[in-house]
Amino acid sequence: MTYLKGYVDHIRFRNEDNGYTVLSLDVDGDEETVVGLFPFLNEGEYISMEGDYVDHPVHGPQFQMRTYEIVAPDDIDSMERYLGSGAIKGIGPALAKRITKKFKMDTFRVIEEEPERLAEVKGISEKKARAIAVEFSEKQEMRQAMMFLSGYGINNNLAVKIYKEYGDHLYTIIQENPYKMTDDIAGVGFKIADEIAKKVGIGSNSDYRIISGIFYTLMRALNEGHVFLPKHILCRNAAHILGVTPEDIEEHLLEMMIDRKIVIEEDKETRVYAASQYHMEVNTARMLLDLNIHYDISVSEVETMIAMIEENEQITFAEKQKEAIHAVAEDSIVILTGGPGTGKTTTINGMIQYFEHEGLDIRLAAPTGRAAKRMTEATGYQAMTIHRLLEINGEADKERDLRKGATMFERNAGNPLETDVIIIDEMSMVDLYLMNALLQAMVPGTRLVIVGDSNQLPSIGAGNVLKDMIASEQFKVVELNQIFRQEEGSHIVRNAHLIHQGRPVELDNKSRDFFFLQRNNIQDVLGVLVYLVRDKLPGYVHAKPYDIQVLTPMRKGELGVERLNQVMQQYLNPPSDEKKEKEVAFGLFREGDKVMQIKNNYQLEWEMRNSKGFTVDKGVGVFNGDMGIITEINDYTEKITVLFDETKEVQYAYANLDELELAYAVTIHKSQGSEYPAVVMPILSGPRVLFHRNLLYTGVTRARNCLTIVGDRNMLFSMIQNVNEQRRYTTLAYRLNQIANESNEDGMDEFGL
Ligand SMILES: Nc1ncnc2c1ncn2[C@@H]1O[C@H](COP(=O)(O)OP(=O)(O)OP(=O)(O)O)[C@@H](O)[C@H]1O
Repeated sequence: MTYLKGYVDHIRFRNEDNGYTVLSLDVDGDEETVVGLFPFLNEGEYISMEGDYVDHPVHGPQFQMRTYEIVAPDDIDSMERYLGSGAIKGIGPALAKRITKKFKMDTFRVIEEEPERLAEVKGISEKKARAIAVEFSEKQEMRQAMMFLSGYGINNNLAVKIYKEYGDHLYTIIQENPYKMTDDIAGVGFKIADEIAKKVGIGSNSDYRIISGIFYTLMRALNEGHVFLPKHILCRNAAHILGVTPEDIEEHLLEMMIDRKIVIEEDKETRVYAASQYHMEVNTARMLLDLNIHYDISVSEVETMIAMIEENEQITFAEKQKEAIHAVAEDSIVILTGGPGTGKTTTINGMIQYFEHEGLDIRLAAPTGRAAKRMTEATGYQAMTIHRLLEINGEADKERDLRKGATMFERNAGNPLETDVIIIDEMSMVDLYLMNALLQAMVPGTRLVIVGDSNQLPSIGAGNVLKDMIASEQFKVVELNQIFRQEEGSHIVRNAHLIHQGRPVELDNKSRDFFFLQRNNIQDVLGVLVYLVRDKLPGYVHAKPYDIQVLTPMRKGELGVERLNQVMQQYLNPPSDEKKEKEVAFGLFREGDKVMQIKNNYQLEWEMRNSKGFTVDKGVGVFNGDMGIITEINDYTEKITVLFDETKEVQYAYANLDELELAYAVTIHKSQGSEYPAVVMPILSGPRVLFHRNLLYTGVTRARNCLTIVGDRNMLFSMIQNVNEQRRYTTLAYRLNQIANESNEDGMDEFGL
């Protein structure tokens, strides 16, 4: 054990999560490298340590700290050094010299006790003197607060946020109601607050705990897609999470309603909403109804236009396709829906020509980058993601946003989109949150064309916007039902429609694009999957193995995403001396791996470079379901670089790797809105709640050129018969009708009826 004392000259590296730091220490003019956990240390501080000298194989000799203490500088030089180090805003080396020259050994006492005297020094006004004193004492307070918070296992990053939010009050908040942090601080959820509460000794029946737990239960439901929960389910789930009785939960609901944290609505069932969700739904419904305007236009003129478009395109539109073009001429909100190959894109092209002819300005968007790219290719018109259309600014944090209603888009009610028409494709993937944001950026008079397949699974995020809008019967809906692609010989399309109708698919393998391979056990299924993806299909569909997607209903189990990814990684991207690896909780990432972002990150930065490596575009936002390839793992910078869509480069700090997952296999749910040249689906066995018709339909329709199902025929047929999809708790359709009826009644009132 050795003792060492000196000034922190330079902090070379710090892991902000655990405080691990590498620093240069000035020991009487000699530089020493010191490593250890120093979460709260600043440059310019004077420390005294116990530790050992070790010889690091790469970095050479260094001092490994065991314990340390920040000691108040006790000589004039040290004080000058600390003040001039940049630790105190507004004081540089020259000023530090003047201050210490004036007050000598008394310097720190003067700053703390008689700060006004600082103004005696040349260059310090009275105002600046006060600012220096505040900064000086804040530094001390902050360090003290961090020490206190670390006692509850709170890391440095979070501690800074807590300190900045609460200042001195943090001690009372932590000790009396740590759950308050879940409202105020992004990154503190119920789980973290509950851990702290347990350490503080707050009982499991505390009111704060129960209220926070109820809110947490609603937020969990939100993550599963529900906008509200029926009261009895909320009470049951929250009671389970909190380890109390459903009666304990029910008792607190009224109070939460009075505090406007939740909204309770009595209807056939009693519904409980987080207040933010309730208002979002109401606003969405209102804005939709306000936008929905009917125009009286000449039908024959539109007919003439359609004939002209048909002539231009050398196409004869089906009746429904014509109806859709009439619809967009007459109504400012139109929903165009239909299964695969029913001519939706062709109809969009017809609509675009109509709008262009009318001299209207058109914007195209889709919920994912992939869908936007496909839309661009199919229409020849530049399409973008809805996030980009709304000019995401990357400043706000989503969680906090949802609660506080701030906006994270440059385009909003105060700065709406300036266009005449917005066409959104793949609408089934748009959740309530995004729809609400889009509508806020639209002014009445703007037309909205919504295109999608309402039989796809609902959005990953909460809500069921497309289906609810259709169910409300408040908008013009055109459903395309003639299948064109089938006539071109696609069995994928034909079978998708059979699945949708609940009829058995043809499994005779006489098709060129739809195959079924009966395999009866997991090992055989796995063997075939690897063979298909690695060896057989790339040649068949003229694609790389990475373009062939394994889709599975489940996350867990031998044929779930997690296990399949490990197996596929082993075969498609095996270990190699040239490829760096990074261990993570589930296993490891390797350079060359196919990965997926698994949550929306509105702040993550991306860059696009040209072939010479120059940045040509950059922005923020990487979203749930985006797929890419790991191009670099760098242990020195502790970052992984991922290339998304072959163009966008994103860097992930090691601390954020939980946002990434291997993506050789993904759940069918996550594959929504994407299309792949070839899809392979293991369907062998699994829980009935997952193996339902819509899931199969969504999986099958993801395949563009080739689909292979491997597994059990009986399971496949029972999946087609199983329509018991889990209910999504949303009330947008109800809300639309409710608001529409209210305004009709208001209208009648005006006429005295
Ligand atoms: N009226 C029509 N007459 C002849 N062929 C048509 C017609 N409408 C569409 N098609 C053809 O049918 C095929 C599928 O059409 P389209 O791509 O527009 O459908 P979609 O609904 O967008 O399909 P998906 O969602 O699967 O991409 C295309 O090859 C298209 O050229």
